[in-house]
Amino acid sequence: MTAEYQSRFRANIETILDVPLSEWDGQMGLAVSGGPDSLALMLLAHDVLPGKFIVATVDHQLRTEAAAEARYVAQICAERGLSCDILHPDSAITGNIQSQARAARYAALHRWADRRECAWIATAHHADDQLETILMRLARGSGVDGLSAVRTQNGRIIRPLLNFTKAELISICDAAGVSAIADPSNRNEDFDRVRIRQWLASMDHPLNPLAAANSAAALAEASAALDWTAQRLRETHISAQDGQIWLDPADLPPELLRRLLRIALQQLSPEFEPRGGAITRLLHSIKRGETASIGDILCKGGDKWLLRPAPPRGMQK
Ligand SMILES: Nc1ncnc2c1ncn2[C@@H]1O[C@H](COP(=O)(O)OP(=O)(O)OP(=O)(O)O)[C@@H](O)[C@H]1O
Repeated sequence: MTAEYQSRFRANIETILDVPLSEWDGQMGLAVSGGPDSLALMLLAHDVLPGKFIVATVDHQLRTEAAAEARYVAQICAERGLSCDILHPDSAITGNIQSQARAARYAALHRWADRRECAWIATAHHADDQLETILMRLARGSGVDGLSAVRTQNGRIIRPLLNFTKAELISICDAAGVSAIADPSNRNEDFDRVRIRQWLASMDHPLNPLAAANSAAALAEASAALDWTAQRLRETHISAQDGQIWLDPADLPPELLRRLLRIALQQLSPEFEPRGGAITRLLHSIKRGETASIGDILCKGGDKWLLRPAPPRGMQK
């Protein structure tokens, strides 16, 4: 392990926690799958955060080898005197396996962090993940938020390896003599990410993942700045009366209007998480002065836009 890796990791953690590590007396939970990325995360933490972290690995119970893989992670930890808990989803995973497994994994990790009093859960997303994510999102027409890719922090989840490349993380495992588990889904070409990864690997002049990670970080800052501005515009452009909301669209740049519309929708329906495409369609309709519905909300265009709960079906005029 090089001193540069250790100091980069330390700086990342201190930036995220916003406190020098010497003054931090919390406990961090590490999510370790047994792949090279998260084993490197564990090795970095072993050097930089001694006594300040614990490890969990999730056995999704989807493959027969998964139980042995979880035990392997626990064994690598035990060899270094580290505690590792093996977690399971609280119910069987069905349907869209990848997204259900992800949801079950994060739920299990959050329950574990509560139980074991971890303020933070660190995952091993890295710069190559950022490059792949940006390319996938470009191909889907994402805007500023989507192109920000994976965020350094999302609630309790933190990602302190976004400025490390996959090659660097593999070199950390190699230097420690730790072999990683190969995830078979990484070869499944049904997944966009796998096809993009293969295409990137086939390039004669590879793209620089660290440059992509910098772009993602810049876009994440731009996205936060737009949210900040939209929250301030809320006071002057959104008003509520009798369970209805009025939004004044006058002179607002389209990106701020889009964010204010989302804020207004969530003011009426706090759990509502409309997708970007649905908001775009709604904006087109209301800008033309039409009435359109989204979720359980009816929106009417005009000089000021009116948003209110949609009447029950059968009663709509
Ligand atoms: N089975 C697991 N047990 C513990 N941690 C895991 C497990 N699988 C993934 N992780 C954590 O999540 C990180 C990202 O893993 P991966 O890229 O496979 O996730 P994903 O399915 O793309 O979902 P997401 O990016 O939303 O987390 C890993 O580096 C690791 O920290």
